[in-house]
Amino acid sequence: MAYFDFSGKVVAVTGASSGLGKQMAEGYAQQGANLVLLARRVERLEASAAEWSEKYGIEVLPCACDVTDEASIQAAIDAADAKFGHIEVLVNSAGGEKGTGTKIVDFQRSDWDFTMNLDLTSIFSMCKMVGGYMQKNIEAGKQTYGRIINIASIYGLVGNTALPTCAYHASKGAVVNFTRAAAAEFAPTGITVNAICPGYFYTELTTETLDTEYFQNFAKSTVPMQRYGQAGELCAAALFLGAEEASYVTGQMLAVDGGYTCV
Ligand SMILES: NC(=O)C1=CN([C@@H]2O[C@H](COP(=O)(O)OP(=O)(O)OC[C@H]3O[C@@H](n4cnc5c(N)ncnc54)[C@H](O)[C@@H]3O)[C@@H](O)[C@H]2O)C=CC1
Ligand SMILES: C[C@H](CCC(=O)O)[C@H]1CC[C@H]2[C@@H]3[C@H](O)C[C@@H]4CC(=O)CC[C@]4(C)[C@H]3C[C@H](O)[C@]12C
Repeated sequence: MAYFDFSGKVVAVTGASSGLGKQMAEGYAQQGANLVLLARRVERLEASAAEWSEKYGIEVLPCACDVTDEASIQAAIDAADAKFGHIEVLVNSAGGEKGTGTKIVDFQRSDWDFTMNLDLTSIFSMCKMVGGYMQKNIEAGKQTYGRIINIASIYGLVGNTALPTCAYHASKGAVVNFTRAAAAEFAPTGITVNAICPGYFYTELTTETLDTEYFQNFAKSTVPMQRYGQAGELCAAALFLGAEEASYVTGQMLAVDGGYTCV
């Protein structure tokens, strides 16, 4: 049996225009998966689609999608259905926040609502709509299994002493337990639901902060491996949880954090 062969399978990734979503999407492409790339900045997706389809010999559908808008999600599912007719793996990586650095007593309700809507409610909508699509396809014999991977955070498992960011912690903590609830519900259908909790990773948005002396010292004393995650280091976790062979793993949180949450 050849493990982790994604050829002929379809992997949909939200937030695929940058950062961790883009890295994980390329990881699946390297294993032969066809891709549905979802994000608002479609021109970035089109560039990746052109590059990866040539480089890896796969089919890629770049698709504009706002994960906070259910009509936009439905349009993306319809486009994926028209092109491929099935989606085996969904990676919910789109995310962001407002209000970081503000203490609870001064935290704006609008920043709270923005963060919960983008980081939590969007994951509910994606799981409901793409999970529902997977389920119907399995019942109709159009695909044999489904994998949903929610990108939470170490900040969904523990607090932090680096800065106040209550809405982000609350949303990611809720993603963690939503993942368990969804896993239990989908368990009889052949669809697994798991979460990855990344630690401190270099992306285009974090590089400037992570490279400051202050944060490097903070990471040295809080991350047992004494370094940040590098591009590609999430891919092994995403490939494992997305694989057909990971069929008995559901409702789990996989921290990829250099040991941050083990101490
Ligand atoms: N970079 C890190 O070290 C860590 C990141 N995370 C999580 O990983 C995920 C990806 O983050 P990064 O790659 O670092 O940041 P990023 O900003 O590069 O990626 C987030 C992506 O989500 C997209 N996005 C934002 N709002 C959207 C919307 N309404 N609809 C569709 N797409 C939308 C952005 O355009 C972007 O492509 C997020 O959920 C983040 O919370 C978790 C732990 C650590
Ligand atoms: C501690 C930094 C702020 C320092 C300051 O200005 O006082 C944070 C600024 C950006 C944060 C990172 C970013 O939000 C992306 C990841 C989100 C996570 O889920 C946790 C790890 C991050 C790398 C996060 C880490 C810190 O909170 C910041 C570098």
